[in-house]
Amino acid sequence: MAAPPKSKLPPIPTSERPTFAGPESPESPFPIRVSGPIIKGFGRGSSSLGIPTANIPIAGLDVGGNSSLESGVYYGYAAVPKGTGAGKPEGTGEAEVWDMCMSVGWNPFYQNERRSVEVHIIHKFPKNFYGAPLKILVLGFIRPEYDYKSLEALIDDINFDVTVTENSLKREAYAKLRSDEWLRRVDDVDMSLKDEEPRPKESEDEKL
Ligand SMILES: Cc1cc2nc3c(=O)[nH]c(=O)nc-3n(C[C@H](O)[C@H](O)[C@H](O)COP(=O)(O)O)c2cc1C
Ligand SMILES: Nc1ncnc2c1ncn2[C@@H]1O[C@H](COP(=O)(O)OP(=O)(O)O)[C@@H](O)[C@H]1O
Repeated sequence: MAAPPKSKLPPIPTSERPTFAGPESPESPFPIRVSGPIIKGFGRGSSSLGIPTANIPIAGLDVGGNSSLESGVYYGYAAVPKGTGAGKPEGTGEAEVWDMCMSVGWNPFYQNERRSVEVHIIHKFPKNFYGAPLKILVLGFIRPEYDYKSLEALIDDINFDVTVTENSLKREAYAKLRSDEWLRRVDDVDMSLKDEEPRPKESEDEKL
């Protein structure tokens, strides 16, 4: 699959966005369940944006039959191994759950040549956790992906997505889903999933 031409992307709205997204409770097709092992991205999330994003293979969308999920930004919950928040994953299979916002798409700002799933977990972790299992309960759509004019504009909008996510998940019907049964364990994640192609060599170099 190739990236859509930039001319097909929606224009960046000029008016202010609402501070929350979606209806009062999740509506079809949500909730959507997505999972996979955390793999390396292009190493730009932390270094260039100051916003780390945990990537899972694009095949992770297919776990719940969602490979055709529309590109864009979504909100919901992320489950990682218990103890990750303290930098010491326990390996018991039990999970800890955090708010998250997720970008699915081509990252037009960076002109990526393949689709990716990138999850910003709204928590400050003391260490990276590449290779850990990740489950995502997607509860609503925030916005399409845009081709920003500057890095600052991309960063500002992602930070606004964080606020939108936090506000949206505070609503009763969403807050209840934090204790969703599926999110309680991460030892059933298919860890054999691989990305379509290995990451380009340069991205490894950038990371070092
Ligand atoms: C909530 C959120 C929203 C994002 N929105 C966009 C977007 O509209 N356009 C875009 O080009 N990239 C967007 N990104 C993706 C960033 O460009 C991406 O996370 C960055 O390229 C880091 O990629 P890496 O982890 O592969 O290094 C978004 C990321 C997140 C977490
Ligand atoms: N709050 C967070 N959300 C997502 N990932 C995080 C977070 N804090 C630390 N990480 C770690 O940072 C990695 C992402 O860093 P990033 O700079 O975006 O690199 P990459 O391009 O390899 O994904 C994740 O894979 C995860 O191990």
